[in-house]
Amino acid sequence: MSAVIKLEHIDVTFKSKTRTVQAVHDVSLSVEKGEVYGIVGYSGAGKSTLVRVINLLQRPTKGQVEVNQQDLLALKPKALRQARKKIGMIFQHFNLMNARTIADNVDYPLKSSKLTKAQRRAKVAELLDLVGLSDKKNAYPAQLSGGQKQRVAIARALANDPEILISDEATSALDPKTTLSILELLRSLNQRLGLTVVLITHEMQAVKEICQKVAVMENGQIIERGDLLHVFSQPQKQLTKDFINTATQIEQALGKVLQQPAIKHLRSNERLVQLSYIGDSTDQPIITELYKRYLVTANILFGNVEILQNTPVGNLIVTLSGTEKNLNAATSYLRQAQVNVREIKVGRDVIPLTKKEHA
Ligand SMILES: Nc1ncnc2c1ncn2[C@@H]1O[C@H](COP(=O)(O)OP(=O)(O)OP(=O)(O)O)[C@@H](O)[C@H]1O
Repeated sequence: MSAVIKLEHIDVTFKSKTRTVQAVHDVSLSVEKGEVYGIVGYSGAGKSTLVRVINLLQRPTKGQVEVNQQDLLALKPKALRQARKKIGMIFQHFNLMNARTIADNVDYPLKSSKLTKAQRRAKVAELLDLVGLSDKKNAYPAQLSGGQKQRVAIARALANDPEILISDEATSALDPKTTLSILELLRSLNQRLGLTVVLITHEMQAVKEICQKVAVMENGQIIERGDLLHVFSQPQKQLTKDFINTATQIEQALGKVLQQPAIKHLRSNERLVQLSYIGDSTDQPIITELYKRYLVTANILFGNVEILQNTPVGNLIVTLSGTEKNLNAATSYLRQAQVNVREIKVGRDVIPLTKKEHA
């Protein structure tokens, strides 16, 4: 594999009379050909500014920009225009021309190509077919749903056969079901055309659906990055954890669990823990082993297994009961078995064991 996008030590500083904003600070990013790479972060983190550097819609204040092994900053305007054609872009608000038909919108970027009118017509038909909108070619944008408009925008972005597609919050204005269908479309374009996709979003859910790699941005910097599975199973930074929790809904489940009276009054021989694991270990063998080896019983309060990149990722909230020594041994065993154990402190309401229970 080779890097199709290589950004090195990128700084973008916006200066006005009254203030200076460092939107991107010392960011290096490498995206391999054929990857779907997610960049996640809250509003203002610098995501849009960073991806606009990829096609030099935004010139960096500092740093190197290499796309398809070409140093974009060294290109003359004409060569840069050519290079930009290989980088398609879609946006949250579609940016369609309302006075033109769907076919004309998709045809627009082909106007400067060498294709004949007939070839262009065929190309537009092919693109609309690719995004499942052949029957809408004579409609106007106002007659389409949000999801359909985004499909038109995708067809238009693909008109010049780009190798890279940048998606800047392209699903943010769509409902969850339509979001999924657009993400599915991006995934299939990635697989069918070998298109490299850079997806920026504030929704980890979207990243989880289709990305192989993810970078988390905060204050103009990438604070964590890696393979999706790795970042999901071992997030290091609190912000990454927060994003993941919104996508797995584990915190929501935990909130409900903590409301249960039995949990509010946890006994001193009980621990409330979150167990997370990736791969084939299912909850049952883990739980059976805990009892067989350490006489530790586990009561599952919440369980969720998701498939990320064809790999199961499990999250359980359980109470473990046993003696202090055995609970410690069981926890070590779990960690050795590559299960991430997070103990959840329940508060002050721990009921001490009676003498009899100790015995
Ligand atoms: N042209 C500009 N002039 C001045 N400041 C800018 C400009 N563009 C962006 N900024 C500032 O740079 C910072 C990063 O903005 P950017 O749009 O890249 O963030 P983002 O993560 O994409 O957020 P959003 O999703 O809200 O666009 C913000 O503080 C923003 O106000």
